[in-house]
Amino acid sequence: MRHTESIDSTEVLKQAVQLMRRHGTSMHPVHYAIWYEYARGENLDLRNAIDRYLSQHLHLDDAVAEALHKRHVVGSGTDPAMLRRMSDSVSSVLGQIADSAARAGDQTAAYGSSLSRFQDGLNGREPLPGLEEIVATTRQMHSAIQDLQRRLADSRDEIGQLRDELDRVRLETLTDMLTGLANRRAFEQRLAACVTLAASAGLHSHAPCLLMADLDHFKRINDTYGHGTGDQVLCAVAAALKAGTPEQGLAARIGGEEFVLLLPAMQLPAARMLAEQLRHAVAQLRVPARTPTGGETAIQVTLSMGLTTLQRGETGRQLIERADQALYQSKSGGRDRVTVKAG
Ligand SMILES: Nc1nc2c(ncn2[C@@H]2O[C@H](COP(=O)(O)OP(=O)(O)OP(=O)(O)O)[C@@H](O)[C@H]2O)c(=O)[nH]1
Repeated sequence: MRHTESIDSTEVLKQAVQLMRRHGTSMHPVHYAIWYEYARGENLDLRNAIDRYLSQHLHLDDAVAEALHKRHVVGSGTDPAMLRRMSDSVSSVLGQIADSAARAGDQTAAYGSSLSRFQDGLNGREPLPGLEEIVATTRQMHSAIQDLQRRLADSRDEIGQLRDELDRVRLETLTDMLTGLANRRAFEQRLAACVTLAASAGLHSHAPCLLMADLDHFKRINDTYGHGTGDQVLCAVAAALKAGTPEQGLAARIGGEEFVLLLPAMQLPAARMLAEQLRHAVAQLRVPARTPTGGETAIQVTLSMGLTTLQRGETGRQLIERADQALYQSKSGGRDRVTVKAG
């Protein structure tokens, strides 16, 4: 399965590179991403947008490519795993070229050596007609292949950078840039995977719990200490949530001051205990800040939380809605508390 996928994506990548050459685009990773999507043919909005540009004979420069990428790749729900497959394909195609060049170099070198030995073995006798020319051509071939190998080796760094860049783009699509937690997209992907697993593997052992958490009166912090300090508070809370999330769980920031914890295969009583621990850990935080009059202070925050667990036959959306209702109850009940809604 993985093998077939990699062959398919290699083919798509080759088509993408041909398209990039034909339209004279730069070899920037973002161009790879949009032309790869174009060649794959499944992202119709992107295809139509690019076709519109081409039909008007407009050049797809880096700025246009960035805009198309943002709108139709990052913002379209495109599977970020696609970027991983593309990056693997780049390496695989270049690896194949390097292997072929190395084999051709070895064979030519071996052929050249046999010819030289044969030439040496003539010991001053009359050389065979054309032999010297064949030896010279073989040497030229060998040196051309060595040159190619050198250039491939030189570009290895660039390939590494390209891979890093693609990985960075892929990570960016799944990461909340302020706190470093997973973002909403990453959360939705994991949730979908958890719901599918629970449906296929028998609910009770695999049902995930969902904990939704929202900072209390966060606007006041922004209003009193400024947005920068508000950001520091968000980062401190994110770090506390991450530190308390079990290895198989996922902590994500899905909105301004809204976080979720997805807890696969966890029973509700254990999840409730964890929620209370996290609520306590956040309440213990002290974020240093300057008061409006220039003094020093330490900001304290609290979290309201809603906790629930997946019921048989439910969708991820239904799970989120129930967690949200539980969170709302925590807010309206006075904040700084966990409300559990079993089903
Ligand atoms: N510093 C900072 N503030 C943000 C960010 N995203 C959203 N906010 C702020 O979060 C605040 C949310 O305010 P509200 O929705 O009124 O909620 P609240 O003040 O926490 O009140 P309750 O939720 O009812 O307890 C607003 O002031 C937003 O500007 C961010 O990335 N950084």
